[in-house]
Amino acid sequence: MIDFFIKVKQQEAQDLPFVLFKKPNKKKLVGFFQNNDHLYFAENFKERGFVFAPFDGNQMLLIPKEESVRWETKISLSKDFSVNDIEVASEDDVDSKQYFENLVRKGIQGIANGDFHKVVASREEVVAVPDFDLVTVFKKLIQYYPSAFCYCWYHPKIGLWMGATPERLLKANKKRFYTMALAGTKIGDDIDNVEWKPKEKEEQQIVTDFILENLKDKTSEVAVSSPYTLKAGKLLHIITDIEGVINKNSNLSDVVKVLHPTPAVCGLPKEKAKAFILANENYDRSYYTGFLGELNIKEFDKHQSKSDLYVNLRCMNIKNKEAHLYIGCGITKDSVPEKEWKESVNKATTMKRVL
Ligand SMILES: C=C(O[C@@H]1C=C(C(=O)O)C=C[C@H]1O)C(=O)O
Repeated sequence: MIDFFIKVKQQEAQDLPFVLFKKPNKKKLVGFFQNNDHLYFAENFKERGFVFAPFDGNQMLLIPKEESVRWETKISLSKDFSVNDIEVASEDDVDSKQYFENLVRKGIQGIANGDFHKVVASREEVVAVPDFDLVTVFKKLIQYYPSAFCYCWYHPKIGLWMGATPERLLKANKKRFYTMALAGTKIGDDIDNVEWKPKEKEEQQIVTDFILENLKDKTSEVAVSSPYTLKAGKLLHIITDIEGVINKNSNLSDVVKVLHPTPAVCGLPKEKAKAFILANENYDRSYYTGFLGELNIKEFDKHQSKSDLYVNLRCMNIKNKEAHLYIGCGITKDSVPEKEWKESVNKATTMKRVL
């Protein structure tokens, strides 16, 4: 069998769609290589393959299982790649800072006016990448972020996306499901000695409450963990695990519709926060804060099909020798614009480190 990355280079040379991905804390690297360049869509979550869905709208792209070949390889993690060793220049673009801080102020004002309770403000940052090489950058990504879902997705009619996200949207195995409420951000790497402020705790609790409340009539036997700290590169987040069973009269599609977009990436109430985002952010989120992952995939040795979807965070879109990085922050009544800006700068380093 030829080398996994030679297969990737061949697919790239033929300009055909593919996706490469590695799940959190796993060493298996998987590729779905599509046989043609059609654009396929998933419509009802009954399809099999790899989905790539945007933040807004319901056109979920699909690399169908039956139109692609699946490859896998084992990766070895090298000790040479320690995230903490790499320093990245911080953002000092005065205009972007001002624009973003104003957006945060508007968000805080919206909360004060009672329009919504939480909103996620985001921005785009562009970095020149004249010598970009997909395989080199992706290899760094999987080495630097072993605990993330790392992916590289390409379609000639859509473009190239890459990311290392800490957030799972939904894992489902027949009727059993797992999801997480993730929010609150701090720089650091000591998960045992972190003190979360009320602002961050509240921000994360909003996400947990939303998920539990909205899954109530679609699921049963729901178990919820206590909030704990998760490490994502140089950042720490608060996370609550939620699992249970999807009711007989509900399905995967119903559950995804509840979860996407969660208050962790959009806000609460969902529709009002979304309207604020669409009206006030000065760019199109496109696939950032959408979701992606395996849909109804059977593993070789098992008969059950599984879905495993992630939220598209800490990601970038490569176009015309530029990397477009996307970063957002949860805004609540206690947010401080300057601090949210700093948080967005810290989040941007996740992708900058691999460029
Ligand atoms: C929106 C992003 O992250 C989300 C927002 C977080 C926060 O506000 O603290 C934390 C994790 C994510 O749920 C992003 O990374 O772009």
